[in-house]
Amino acid sequence: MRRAAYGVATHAAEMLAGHTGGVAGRRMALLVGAGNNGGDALWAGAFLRRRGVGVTAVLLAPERAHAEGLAALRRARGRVVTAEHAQVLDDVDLVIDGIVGLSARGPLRPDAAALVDRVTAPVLAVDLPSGVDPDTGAVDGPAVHADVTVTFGCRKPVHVLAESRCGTTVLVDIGLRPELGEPDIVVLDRVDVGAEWPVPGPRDDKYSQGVTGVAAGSATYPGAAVLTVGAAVSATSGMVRYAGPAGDEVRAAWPEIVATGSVADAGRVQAWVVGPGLGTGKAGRDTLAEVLAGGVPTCVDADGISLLAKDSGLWDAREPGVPVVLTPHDREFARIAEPKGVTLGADRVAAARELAEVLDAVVLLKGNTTIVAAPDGRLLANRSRGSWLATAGSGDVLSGLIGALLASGMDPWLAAGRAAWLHSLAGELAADGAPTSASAVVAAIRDAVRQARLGAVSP
Ligand SMILES: NC(=O)C1=CN([C@@H]2O[C@H](COP(=O)(O)OP(=O)(O)OC[C@H]3O[C@@H](n4cnc5c(N)ncnc54)[C@H](OP(=O)(O)O)[C@@H]3O)[C@@H](O)[C@H]2O)[C@@H](O)CC1
Ligand SMILES: [K+]
Repeated sequence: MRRAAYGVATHAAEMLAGHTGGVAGRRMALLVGAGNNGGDALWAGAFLRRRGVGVTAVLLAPERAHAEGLAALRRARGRVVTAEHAQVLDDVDLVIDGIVGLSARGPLRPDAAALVDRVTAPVLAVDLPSGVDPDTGAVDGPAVHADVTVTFGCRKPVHVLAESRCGTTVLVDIGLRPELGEPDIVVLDRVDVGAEWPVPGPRDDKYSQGVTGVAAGSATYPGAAVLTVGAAVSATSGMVRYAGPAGDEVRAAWPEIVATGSVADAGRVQAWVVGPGLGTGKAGRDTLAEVLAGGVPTCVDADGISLLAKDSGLWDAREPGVPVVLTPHDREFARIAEPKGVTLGADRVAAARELAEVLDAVVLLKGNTTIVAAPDGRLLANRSRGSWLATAGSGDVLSGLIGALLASGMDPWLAAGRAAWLHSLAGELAADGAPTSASAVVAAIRDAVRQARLGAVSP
């Protein structure tokens, strides 16, 4: 614990120096709960006293505060008060949140919430911002908003799923590694994506790498088809077929594709993307039914999701065991989940996992942190790199990427996760610090693949 607390103290001193220009003589408050998280804060306070910081501990449960930590702070001549003396928070340069850590459940209780409400100084959270669920990042009531979160050994789900609550997460090594076990939620990194991105080998041709079919777009929305196809064309070297009414527009933008008017005429594909700009009328419904009956892995996006929500009989067209990836944003999620009794509340991870299980489909729930849940319970989270991708047509690009990876034969859960990761990098490259567009994101896909594959060995 002292090692953990020393890490907290070091980063607290950095924060003080960063925004007040010094450490000695500055004032700081510790919010101390009943567990070891409070112990970390008390020990950190003791270390900071030795650097000349004025430290006041505010105890939420005075009789249960961590005894050794409290003794250490008292020895270092720190002040100790109860929660009735919340006014000390008005005049400090930094607050350390040691209310609760990994054993916390639910939002802050009223006494803790009242203290937190009074805080105006920058906040360093020990292990996690109190009130945020450690496993899911859910915030279901009062919770701390941290500027910096100092955690130990490894990042936990909360640090990925509630990034905006944690602020900058800093990792302190306290030599715990083997005890930490396997994470519940996978976070992909560059190598996970780059090393597995499908690239052609010496014996490959345009068919052997997987043909992606795109059934998207309509007379009203030809652009969705152009973007989805463009992403699939740019993602891998496999061939792309287009089926739908926007053939002229798609061919004009992407001469390498083969376009037909209908799914029935499209020829063989190894995966379908269906839905972007499809419309929710009869023509769209028929297209979706035909695709689902095709017996190949399918990514259903946008209008495809709305159609499935409206008419759950459409699922009957699907061959059992054939993978489906759904890519809803919140409103689409609600549309398709509510009839199944699944609600999207504060716990997005649980909702995605439940829907994936109920529908026997991979569910990619879009958001600042995108969650990908597999029907067998596997979970993956992908943090966004800024919000540049919140632009029209961005989802069409993502579904094209997923389609191309599905066609290559990749596990559908990983295909969705890797596509989301690459989409996010392409968005960042396209934006380069200024607003961007979905077309520019398509144009950045190759650069994103290149960056992801840096150092990867070609087959
Ligand atoms: N493990 C290790 O090796 C290491 C662990 N370390 C540290 O220990 C931390 C884990 O400590 P922990 O297990 O003692 O529990 P912790 O999270 O401090 O709080 C539990 C207390 O909070 C209370 N409480 C619960 N919910 C609440 C709510 N919503 N609102 C308000 N209060 C609530 C609950 O009280 P009760 O229900 O009993 O009233 C209970 O007593 C970990 O995060 C890290 O900081 C480091 O030192 C490194 C080594
Ligand atoms: K905390």
